[in-house]
Amino acid sequence: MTDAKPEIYKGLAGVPVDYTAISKVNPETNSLLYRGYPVQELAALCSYEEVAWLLWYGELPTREQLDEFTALERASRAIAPNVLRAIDDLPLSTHPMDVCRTAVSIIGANDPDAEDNAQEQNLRKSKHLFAQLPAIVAYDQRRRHGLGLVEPRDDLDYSENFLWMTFGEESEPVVVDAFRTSLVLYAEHSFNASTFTARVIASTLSDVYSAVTGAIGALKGPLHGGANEAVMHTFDEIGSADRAAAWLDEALARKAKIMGFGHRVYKNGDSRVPTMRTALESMVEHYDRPDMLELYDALETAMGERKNIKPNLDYPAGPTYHLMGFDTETFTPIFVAARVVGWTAHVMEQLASNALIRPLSVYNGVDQRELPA
Ligand SMILES: CC(=O)SCCNC(=O)CCNC(=O)[C@H](O)C(C)(C)COP(=O)(O)OP(=O)(O)OC[C@H]1O[C@@H](n2cnc3c(N)ncnc32)[C@H](O)[C@@H]1OP(=O)(O)O
Ligand SMILES: O=C([O-])CC(=O)C(=O)O
Repeated sequence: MTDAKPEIYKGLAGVPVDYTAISKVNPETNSLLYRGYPVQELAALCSYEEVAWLLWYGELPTREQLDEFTALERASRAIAPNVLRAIDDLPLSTHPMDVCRTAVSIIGANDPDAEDNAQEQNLRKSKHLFAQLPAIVAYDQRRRHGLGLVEPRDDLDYSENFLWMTFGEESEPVVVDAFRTSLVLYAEHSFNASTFTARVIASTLSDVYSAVTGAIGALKGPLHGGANEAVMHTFDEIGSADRAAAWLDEALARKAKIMGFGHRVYKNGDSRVPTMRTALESMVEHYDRPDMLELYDALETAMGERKNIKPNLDYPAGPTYHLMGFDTETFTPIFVAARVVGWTAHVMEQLASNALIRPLSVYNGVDQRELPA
């Protein structure tokens, strides 16, 4: 008798595990659709608030719906005192992703209806987390510089207010636009590792806050969202464009993964990179930092020549956030604030047609044996 070995798909690579109507990642056409709309067009024409509504509800908001939603978002930005106290109690050395994770946990603990998984409740929770995360991310960056909380301003939209609460001054429209573009591009990307984590948690009929908390943990890793920070560390290490090729040769020789390059789904380039690169170019021009783009191009070219591996979204996003004045450790928390939309949309989609996510494993340990006498 032959033992037929089941095929194992390490990392679930290439395995479709469910349907989704939220976004379509198409590596063949190098495109990304949110609810059918090309992400590049949404980035060019829509506010981040409109894109969030689209991802949650499946359609762009009417004027009236958008007005109501933006008014609610502006009224929900203040962080609860116990969330603020908890952040203050964390050591300054705490990784900002751990600060986000902790804050989301407490926001959940404050919600008396946290366990109610009715769609209306989950939409309410999604909007609440959406409105709260900028204050958490901004305040954590400030406290690391010994600065206090900046109160939100309800005359500013989501992106303007995020920058206001981080830097305590109004940002130029060109900066706001580059930032908003990054949020739209980061908002959703089908069954990536953090979204899948959120769906696994939701599939047990746990709650939205638990799903988001778990997703933050998954996003933190450098093979996923943590790569945008790692890109900046790479740039710091290389220093200038003329050193990029030699740095890369040395890194590849020791089999290092080059952060910000490669992707599980896209093998011929990430659909979002050209739009984000344009945003980076606008920041390079605004802050007069051509050296940043020279280094960006030098490393991309060297990686293309040596490995034919293309940049992913984290590659242009990292230096863009750096030029805006964000600390490197704040980059992945910004990704959290953007991706919370995708995560929550997926939690609701999972719950709407739920099946517990529980794959099989193939045991390859020792055979059954007896305990020593
Ligand atoms: C927003 C996001 O989350 S996008 C992803 C952000 N993550 C990163 O930028 C981290 C760096 N990139 C990587 O580690 C990988 O490209 C991943 C994890 C994103 C995708 O990996 P996978 O689909 O599992 O591909 P895998 O790691 O098997 O790579 C295939 C081959 O390309 C190589 N490769 C892929 N990416 C890289 C990279 N960034 N640097 C060096 N080599 C790479 C691998 O070493 C492997 O080579 P081998 O066949 O000789 O062993
Ligand atoms: O899709 C992925 O695997 C990773 C990614 O690009 C994202 O989450 O935006």
